[in-house]
Amino acid sequence: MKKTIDVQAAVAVAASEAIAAKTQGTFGVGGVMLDQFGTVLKSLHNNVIRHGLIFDPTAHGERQLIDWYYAERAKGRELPPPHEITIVTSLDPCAMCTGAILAAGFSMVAAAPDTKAGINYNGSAFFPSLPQPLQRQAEATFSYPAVLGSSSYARRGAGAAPKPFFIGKTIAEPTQALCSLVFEATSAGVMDLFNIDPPGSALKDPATLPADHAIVRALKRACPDALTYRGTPQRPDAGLAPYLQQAMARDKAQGGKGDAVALLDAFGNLLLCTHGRQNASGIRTAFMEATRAYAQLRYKLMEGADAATQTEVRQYLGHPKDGTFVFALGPDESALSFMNLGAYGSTMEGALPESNPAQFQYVLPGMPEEELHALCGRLPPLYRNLIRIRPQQVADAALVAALS
Ligand SMILES: Nc1ccnc(=O)[nH]1
Repeated sequence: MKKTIDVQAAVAVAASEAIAAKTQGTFGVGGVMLDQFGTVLKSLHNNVIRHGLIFDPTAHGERQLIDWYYAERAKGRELPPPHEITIVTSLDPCAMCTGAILAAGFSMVAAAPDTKAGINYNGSAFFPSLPQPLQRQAEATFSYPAVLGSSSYARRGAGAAPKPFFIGKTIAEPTQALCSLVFEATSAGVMDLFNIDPPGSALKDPATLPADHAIVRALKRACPDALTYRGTPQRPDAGLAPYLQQAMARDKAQGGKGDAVALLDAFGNLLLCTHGRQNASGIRTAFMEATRAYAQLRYKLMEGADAATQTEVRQYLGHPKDGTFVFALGPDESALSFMNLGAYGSTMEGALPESNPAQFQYVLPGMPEEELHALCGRLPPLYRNLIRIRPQQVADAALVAALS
């Protein structure tokens, strides 16, 4: 086999992407995708923040590389199968990206650790956060190369051996330090941007706006059904069933299992309802579509707008923290479901409001509640201790019956 690249060289490319990400004001993380010969197919960086606004909470480097891979294949480009492809990332993947990488079946090489959100947060390369079969898969495909040196950045190699095409299999200490420092320089500041929206008590009801208001028109463009259902806040009822059923049918028509998610605001208004798009990309679940659609709706209304307009948008379209995500199908033990839990965490990036403990609800359970809560209790510290992800079943029996 023709060997063409050192781990060090690939990490250096990821590190320079990470610097570009910091320059943009988003999480300082970058990544590259390599084929089975070590050829760089694509390099890119985190895009969660643009122009100081949340652009896409799912736009982590690794997740974008995977969607890029599926998009290229959909365009007809011949790319090797996922098991021959390696993602090299400047920072240990979060829960979302871990689920996405495992669902797609890529190999992964990580440089700097992330002790809060990284799947290898404890450094063991043992992955206790993952459901059992996924632990085995990660142990066989996730590599943490040795960093040679004597500073705090030095480490022994852990996890799987990097693919044989890599010539040198270690990371230089300054490059590893760069990956860590660039991320650490951005992390707190970016997380703060997820917590500057008005509190639930200061939000305004978009259903009171005239139909030709820019916010209402944007909502309707994102989802024609927006504002046509309103339930009791935090208590979705059977009135939501037809919307979820329609999205489930669309998901099934694409070969899915009926993956559908609705987002309700703090007043109980339906804002949008999405289905999976796995024919476009294997990782485009309904939740990924929902959280992206809502973030981009807010972004488009605020980007380049004056301060008064931005304030108005934030009042009528609050952070999803103060709303309710309603999943037709609850979390299960699959990699895509793990990705969704992580993406939920990446949407929140901070504690949920105490006034809204049931922000994450599902209609039909995907696993017994106790097992689900145990799974959430094993997630890396950010998800377990700060966000405290705790999905619960909707209270309304008629909604459950309607989807059963
Ligand atoms: N591992 C990562 C954490 C945060 N953002 C990213 O793009 N990647």
